[in-house]
Amino acid sequence: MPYINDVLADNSQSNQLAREVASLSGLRSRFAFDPEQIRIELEKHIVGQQAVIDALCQQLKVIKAGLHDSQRPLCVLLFIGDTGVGKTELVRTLARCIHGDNNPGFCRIDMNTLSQSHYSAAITGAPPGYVGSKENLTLLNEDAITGSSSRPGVVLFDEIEKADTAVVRSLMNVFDSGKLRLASGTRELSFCNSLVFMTSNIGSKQWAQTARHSGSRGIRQWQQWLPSLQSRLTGRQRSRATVIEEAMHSHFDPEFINRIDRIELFEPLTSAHLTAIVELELRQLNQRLRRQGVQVELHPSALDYLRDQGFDPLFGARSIKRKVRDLLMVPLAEALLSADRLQADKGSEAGASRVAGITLHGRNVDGKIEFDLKPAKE
Ligand SMILES: Nc1ncnc2c1ncn2[C@@H]1O[C@H](COP(=O)(O)OP(=O)(O)OP(=O)(O)O)[C@@H](O)[C@H]1O
Repeated sequence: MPYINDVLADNSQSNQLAREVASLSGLRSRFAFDPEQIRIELEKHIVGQQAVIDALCQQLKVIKAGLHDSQRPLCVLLFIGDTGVGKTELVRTLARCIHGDNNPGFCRIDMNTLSQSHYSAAITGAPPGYVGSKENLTLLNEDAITGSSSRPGVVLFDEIEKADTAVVRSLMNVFDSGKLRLASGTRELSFCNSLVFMTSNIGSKQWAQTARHSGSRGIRQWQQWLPSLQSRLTGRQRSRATVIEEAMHSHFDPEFINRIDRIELFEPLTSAHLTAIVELELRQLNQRLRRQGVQVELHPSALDYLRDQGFDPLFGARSIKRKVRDLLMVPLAEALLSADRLQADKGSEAGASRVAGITLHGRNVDGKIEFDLKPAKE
């Protein structure tokens, strides 16, 4: 049993938090973020998921205008889609837009680690009498969840379908009341200032099978979360949404689904999207290189090579970053070091800074990216 002083200290802490949130909820536009600015940033960083970005920005406007319910999370969104299509990246980018590159960033819980009921204590902390109960230890990062008066917290429950039912039940309570009572019984975590996201791959396997077998599935009756999507979906997208919906209903209780504000489907990435993601990586690399006065340009043959090497049907675009590091950065590093040597041979002192204003042109030569060393500006 916790000591009475611990209980009092914890209670006064959670009362303080409750008071802060209550006092904030009466104010409008207390948030510093600008939904339109966030849209611009998301569109810069996330490829091929325009409909999801639009839906998210609409939610942000409602929150910014102070129209949300102050007794629950600011919003609860479920992102569904294949692996490696940008679900987590979208939340990461949003958290960066809201909090900058600094902490607290966002609180990400991998539900795979909470797939068995005896691990459910990890989310609510240990019950009284168990190790850790007095410390109120949980997987949740309180600062990232509560955010601050002008910035909402951002929480991501990744792969929600993997969570044990005890964990899902705790979450339902959070979505209802905005509160998570820690198992020690001494305090609560408030999610009333949090943007809550969940991700899931549910239905992906079933859709892959359906699409393989026919692709001409009948469209079933739409459930309540689908009509808003219906108008903007093509026939094929509607069939996919139906398969995903069926998978959701057979996995989750309706009580859980009903507590979600919006369910958004991420599109599978096309070849053009993958090329755009390679270009995105290249832009980020060029930003880092700008300080050194170096830029990289890639011939379409090199872009196609990186795209083909980086895409894995099982993992989506996940390995593009790794392939860029292995297949682009390694030869680029070699080319830059050669450029340094060339400069040194021309008589510059060892360790002198690199030639400013060079552009390196990369192309695919027999399955290897090679760089043209000639400086563009001499
Ligand atoms: N639409 C996209 N736009 C930009 N980058 C993307 C996109 N999709 C994937 N990526 C790249 O792939 C990596 C993995 O994507 P992400 O973590 O968002 O996958 P996910 O959809 O959350 O998959 P999972 O369901 O397996 O968690 C990202 O870090 C990013 O580099």
